[in-house]
Amino acid sequence: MGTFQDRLTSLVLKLHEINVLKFGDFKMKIGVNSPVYMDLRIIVSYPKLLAELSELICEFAKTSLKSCDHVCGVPYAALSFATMVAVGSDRSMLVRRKEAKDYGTRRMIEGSYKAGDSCVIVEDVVTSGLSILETVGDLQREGLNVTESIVVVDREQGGSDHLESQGIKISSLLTLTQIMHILKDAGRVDDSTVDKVKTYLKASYVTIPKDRVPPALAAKKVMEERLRTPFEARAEKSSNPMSARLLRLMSEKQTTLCIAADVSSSDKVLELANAAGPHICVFKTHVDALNDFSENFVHELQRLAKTHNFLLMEDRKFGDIGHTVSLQYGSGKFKIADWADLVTVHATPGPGIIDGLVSALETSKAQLEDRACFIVAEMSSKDTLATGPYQTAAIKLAESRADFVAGVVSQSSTGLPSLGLVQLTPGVRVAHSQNGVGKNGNDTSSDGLGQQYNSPHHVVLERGADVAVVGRGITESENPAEAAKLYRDLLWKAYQQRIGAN
Ligand SMILES: O=c1ccn([C@@H]2O[C@H](COP(=O)(O)O)[C@@H](O)[C@H]2O)c(=O)[nH]1
Repeated sequence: MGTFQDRLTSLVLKLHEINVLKFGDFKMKIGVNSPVYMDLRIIVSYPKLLAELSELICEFAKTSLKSCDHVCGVPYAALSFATMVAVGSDRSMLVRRKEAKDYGTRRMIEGSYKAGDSCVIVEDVVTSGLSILETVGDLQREGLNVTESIVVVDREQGGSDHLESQGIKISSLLTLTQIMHILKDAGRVDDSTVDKVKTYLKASYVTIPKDRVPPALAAKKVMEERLRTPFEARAEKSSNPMSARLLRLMSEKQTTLCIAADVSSSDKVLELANAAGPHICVFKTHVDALNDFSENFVHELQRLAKTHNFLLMEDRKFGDIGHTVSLQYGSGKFKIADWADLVTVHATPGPGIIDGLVSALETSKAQLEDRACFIVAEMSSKDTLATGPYQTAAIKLAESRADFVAGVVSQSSTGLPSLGLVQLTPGVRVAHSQNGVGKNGNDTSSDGLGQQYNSPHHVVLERGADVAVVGRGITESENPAEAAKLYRDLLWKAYQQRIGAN
């Protein structure tokens, strides 16, 4: 059978025999001419060779393949051996379409997967890295996690640099230089051909124009910056006064905790606000769930907000046309616009809903710069419809309305590029234990009514939460003040780890 290197050498010679490697003057995808061209597409007509190559890839990339959920070949050249690699390593395979279908699901990625799954790219030849980046972009748009690529041949013209700079590790079975050495040692090419290729490689480093980097990847870079940047620096970049105020408050008070006071008595809400007040940045209410709402209650809540320095959020999740929402926000029994610093809205009605809220402020006691909304982009409940393309569209709406949007309610930072937008993430709870507050872990659980929970550590570090919403994890504990402090500490520690402060 021979050593791995012997088998690789033998494969190169066989590839040369079937004309995979051509020498001459070839026009490349990226517009520069090359004295050597490799056409691995024809390997499909040589099943034994295809199997040999796939086996070598499986061995070479054993560790990466073992730990990923899927492999995806870059269309179309790599599809044959990506399929063989998937079978050989017992991994699921995904196929990226080059064009979306105009019927049926319109999916760009075929196969069975879910957001958060990891995927390794398989490619035949890398020159600039652009084809791999395009595939990574489409996979990432679907929420897949792609950080590695396996290529048969690296032409050493900048592809690996470009991929690494976008956070994609590249492992290549062969380089063009290695191939030339093998061919020369076997007497298949002469010195002048080797020299020509050498000179060409030195002179032909290929760059990728910025506008060709797929938007999803460019956005990912900004997203990573967003997660690394401390709140006070993000406040400087914010175009919305309330998001800047919230980011500063979190930084100064050293808390990212929002308590969800989902109880039905005003006294209980006020009791919670007073107990948790020193530990929170936002106090979130559902006043339509109160049996005894009154103006006095609102005054008392505002007084506590001032005393303990937190913002009030009414989680009304408005979802109607602008005119109706304007009435619901500014009028009626609750007069939300008068007292809630922040409100939540659904994105379904489109930008008219934001206009509706803004118009209500014209007749309310509040100033525009003291009020803002959060758009619900993605929900925490099981099988939610607010996810994927809906989430993308909701974030786009949020970005386009910095005049009144301070952030988004979301379960992940996918597609959230702006440094100023605040991500508020509900569905947070530590594993239960005797005193109602468990230890830091990644446990997830649910409440039997569709709510899904993640740990504080997980939502901050894995999902990008800025503000984390904790309801029953605190309200149902024996000592809400103590529980609030514990959640605050866990969340703050995770945030500090995220920005590299500890
Ligand atoms: O996607 C969403 C949006 C909002 N919520 C709200 O957050 C709290 C969660 O309370 P827990 O007791 O911690 O489950 C609640 O007020 C919801 O209305 C959400 O859960 N998910």
